[in-house]
Amino acid sequence: MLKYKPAIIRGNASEISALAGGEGGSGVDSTLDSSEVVDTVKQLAVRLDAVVAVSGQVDYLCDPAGRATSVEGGDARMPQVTGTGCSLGALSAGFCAVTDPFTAARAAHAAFAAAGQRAGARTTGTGSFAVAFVDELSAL
Ligand SMILES: Nc1ncnc2c1ncn2[C@@H]1O[C@H](COP(=O)(O)OP(=O)(O)OP(=O)(O)O)[C@@H](O)[C@H]1O
Ligand SMILES: Cc1ncsc1CCO
Repeated sequence: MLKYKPAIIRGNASEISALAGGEGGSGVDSTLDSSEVVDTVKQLAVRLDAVVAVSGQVDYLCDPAGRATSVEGGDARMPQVTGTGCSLGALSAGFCAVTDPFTAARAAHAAFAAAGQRAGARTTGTGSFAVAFVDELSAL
């Protein structure tokens, strides 16, 4: 996939670690915390000449020029909802159509953090959270 020079590469901590040659996770789930791969995110952004973003309780994003930011928010149930990470990638790609990759990735992560936080504040279970999250995302 790298030969197509992706503008943004995103993953959970284990996926980012595996991309850099380190340990992977358990299926699509991460066994690492995003804070453990911050240096890896920075190094990959330079090596792959792409924006690299890792998701977790705190998201960390870097671009090849050394710009870096973190995004907090969301809800602890987000990693329990299958497809959250994939849809975060889709939103990042969509935003790339209208702005630069770093701004696009940051905006997508911020939107997920806000929608997750709002959905989390008004639901108790995982199923109702998943539905509320999509509702909040579409209402932003
Ligand atoms: N503990 C958490 N607290 C708050 N938000 C979280 C937490 N874990 C993940 N998120 C958020 O969930 C979204 C998806 O990140 P996650 O790391 O779960 O992706 P993923 O593991 O690739 O997902 P997928 O289930 O699609 O494979 C991001 O917006 C991230 O900020
Ligand atoms: C592609 C895919 N298949 C099962 S989980 C998963 C990741 C969704 O983000």
